[in-house]
Amino acid sequence: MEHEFWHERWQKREIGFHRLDVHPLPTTQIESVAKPSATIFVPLCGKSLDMQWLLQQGYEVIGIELSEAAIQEFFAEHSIPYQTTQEGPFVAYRAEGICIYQGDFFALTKTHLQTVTTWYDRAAMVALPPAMRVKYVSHLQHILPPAATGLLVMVEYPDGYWKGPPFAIHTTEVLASYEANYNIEILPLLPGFTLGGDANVTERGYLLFPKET
Ligand SMILES: C[S@@+](CC[C@H](N)C(=O)[O-])C[C@H]1O[C@@H](n2cnc3c(N)ncnc32)[C@H](O)[C@@H]1O
Repeated sequence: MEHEFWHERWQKREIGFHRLDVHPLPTTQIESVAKPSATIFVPLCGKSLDMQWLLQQGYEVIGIELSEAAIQEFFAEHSIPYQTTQEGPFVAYRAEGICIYQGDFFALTKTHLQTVTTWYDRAAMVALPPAMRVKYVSHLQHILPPAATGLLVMVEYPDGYWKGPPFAIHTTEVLASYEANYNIEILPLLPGFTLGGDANVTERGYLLFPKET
């Protein structure tokens, strides 16, 4: 999706993807992939409550998000004082334990993520149409430190059921995207919050461990 699409979602408050609670997968699975006080990268982070929860657990968080509104709402809603600095193509919003870069994910470099040990993708890969997510997966693997582990949440629904986003991403695509570099543990299906808790829409988590470190 183009940048304007997402800016419009935030401007029109069409942000049904934003959960009002913490996702159950990080609460049950983060310790499977992240050591205490690890630095967790949250791509396409929105204003996810999961970031606040990760901070509360003692993790460091690095996020990337196009929408300035989303980032400002995140800090305001959690009453977190922050400072901003212009850093190349990004505005970096920094507070204790967290840095959210406002700008385009595809402009991030290895330097931005050099302290990252784990990434958490919820509603990031599934937000992108097929051609763009091939680029997303490729850029992500290029900029992440090779030893980083991953926790992914994917959305599943029957072919043709919904036009997306969110796009359905089944296990075959997760394997095709990541299995060259990662051993992948496939978690059981969860009832989907996505699309208003529609029973035809489910979610599945994946744990990714690098094959070579
Ligand atoms: C479906 S939302 C998910 C947000 C968050 N992960 C969550 O769970 O609530 C996708 C987010 O990605 C952001 N986004 C889309 N394309 C982006 C890009 N190229 N770079 C940075 N952020 C992007 C959008 O503004 C939007 O907030």
